[in-house]
Amino acid sequence: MSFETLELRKIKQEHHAMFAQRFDPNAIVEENVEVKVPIIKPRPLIPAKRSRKEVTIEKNEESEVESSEAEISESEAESEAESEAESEAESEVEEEKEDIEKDVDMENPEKFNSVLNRFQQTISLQDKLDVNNEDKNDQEEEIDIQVHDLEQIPQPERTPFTHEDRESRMAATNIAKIDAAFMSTQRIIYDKDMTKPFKDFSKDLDPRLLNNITRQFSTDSFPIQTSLWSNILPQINNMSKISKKNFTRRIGDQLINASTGSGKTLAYSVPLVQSLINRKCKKLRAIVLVPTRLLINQVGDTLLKLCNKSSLMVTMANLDKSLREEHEKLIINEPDILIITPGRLVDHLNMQSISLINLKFLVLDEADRLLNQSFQNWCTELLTHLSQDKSSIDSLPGNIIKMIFSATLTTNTSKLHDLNLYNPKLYMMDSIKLYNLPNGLKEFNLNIGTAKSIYKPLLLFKLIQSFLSGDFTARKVLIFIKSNEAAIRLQSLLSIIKDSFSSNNDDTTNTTTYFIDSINSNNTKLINKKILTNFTQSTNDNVKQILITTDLMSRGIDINNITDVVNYDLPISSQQYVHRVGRTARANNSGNVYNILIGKGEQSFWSNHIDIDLSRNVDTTVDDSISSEVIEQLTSENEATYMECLNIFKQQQQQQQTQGSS
Ligand SMILES: Nc1ncnc2c1ncn2[C@@H]1O[C@H](COP(=O)(O)OP(=O)(O)OP(=O)(O)O)[C@@H](O)[C@H]1O
Repeated sequence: MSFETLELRKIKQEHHAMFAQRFDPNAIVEENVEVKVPIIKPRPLIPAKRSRKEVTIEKNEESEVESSEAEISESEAESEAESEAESEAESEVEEEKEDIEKDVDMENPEKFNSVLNRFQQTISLQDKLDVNNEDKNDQEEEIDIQVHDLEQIPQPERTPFTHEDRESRMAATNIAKIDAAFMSTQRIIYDKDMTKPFKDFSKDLDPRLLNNITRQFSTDSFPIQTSLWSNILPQINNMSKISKKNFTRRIGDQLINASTGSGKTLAYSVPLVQSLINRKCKKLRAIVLVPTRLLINQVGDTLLKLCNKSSLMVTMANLDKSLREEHEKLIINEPDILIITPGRLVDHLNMQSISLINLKFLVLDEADRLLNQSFQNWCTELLTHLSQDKSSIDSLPGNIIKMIFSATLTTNTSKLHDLNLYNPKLYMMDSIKLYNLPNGLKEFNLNIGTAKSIYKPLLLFKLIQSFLSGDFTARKVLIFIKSNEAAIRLQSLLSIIKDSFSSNNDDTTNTTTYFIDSINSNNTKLINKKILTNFTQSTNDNVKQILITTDLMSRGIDINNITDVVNYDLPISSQQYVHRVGRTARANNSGNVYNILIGKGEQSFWSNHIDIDLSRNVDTTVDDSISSEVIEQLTSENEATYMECLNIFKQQQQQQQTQGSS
């Protein structure tokens, strides 16, 4: 072998030796290695060169240090024989001393006195430190130091935070909220069994009114109606005879927290009509405030039914006339009862279309929603006009009866304070939770993994197609979604899916017809009204009516026989949830709600921000067993068909955009 080759091999070997073989993690062998960590003595510190001033100070200190050194050396002498390590340390220090002394120029040693003194001082301080360290080191040497990998330091036992703990904590919070908001309010607790035949109120109700109730509604009163009427009808009948001026104060303000569909509209309408049905002259004595124009017509219908065969006049300011036209109508024909939205009321007060001098009742329906709306600062405006108009006859507090109604009555004390409540009474169910759900409501949660979220529209259709059948033949399904645009898109996509899957469906016996509509702001008011009428009135068997909408429809809308509500997008609060699901299971009927929860985020939001505020019947729970059954519908064949539907949808959207832009 030539010399070069040998030389080359040597270089390679050196190179290999220099760069260790590639690190192989599998080669790691787990072991607890007891490693003696060598105790490295800190080398004596020689102070850096210092200014003359420092040196003079130093001199004084040195004398002190020397005296203290003397004390230290005595104690050292008394101490046990120094350990081996100590003598080694001393010898090292001695050697260091000798080294340093050698470096010093011995011809004129005095000029180095300051350096030597500083050195002496440092050495003595160092010795003191060493003595202390050695004591510690001795202790350390007795401890076997074990080297561990990075691992979790054992944590103290955590008391498990159970669901019951959370429930009781939230219950305490809820009770605290209610107590804070209604501290000086008399509580009137009612329960779900408090129903009684309307005819039992015959001594409290005008015969015409009683007849209208039994003809139009039913034979028995609902719990909140029983409780409220039993308390105020006798007072209304007696006070209006004895003392017209003070009858409002004797009754006081009424706050009602009652679940959705529990008959709140009838609950406040009957006392209004009963107190006015025998009035002598027509004056504006009752105002009913509602948050949306949809509700104006609904409340108006109830009041018109109750005023049948009486001379009472009910006016609905339902915004289908201009402000000017409405103004003239009110001036010419002052109503007994006015149903209006807050913003429009402020307009008419400012235009002096109406006067509040004769007002006896102010009803706030969906009060929490109204108090959250600040339309032209309506609350302050209204109360200011009230005190101005009443100043000539009765400007004292309690000069009207305020009736505050909601399924999610606010506990916001400042908003309640704005109402200037007088001698208030609070009607509430005997519950520690803020909101009560209707008795006949069944809740289902569909827990869907994030990975399947793309198939949400398909899952919705499969839910409607396969699971919304059962005991109802004609189904009305109200689907809540987060925005108008999303409602329009979902309606288009769901129609494509319906056409595709119905045609694919070889079950010829399945003659179900689907109507899929959406109420949204892109439609004209007339179209929305027509869609709502169709949805409300049709009851054909084997028809599934799907209405997609936003939270515009979540409040108060009373559509009978809605069989199912679907929260396609989760509501943003427990209040919104209560009002959405309250569109079904109304007036003691049964109904279902399906919550589509995508991923852990939505599931924990549901638990911690919605479910926690809700009070249900003791035997009612949320059923999430159908999640897996619905997901089983996601066969590869269905997924493929769905992807085709998505493509058709995208093509339609592009065509609409090109048509829109051309
Ligand atoms: N005593 C009764 N017997 C039978 N039906 C009733 C009775 N009282 C009210 N209803 C009906 O129950 C339905 C719900 O009533 P209402 O709209 O007043 O409920 P609500 O409590 O105002 O609901 P929400 O909180 O959603 O506004 C209505 O269709 C109404 O006609």
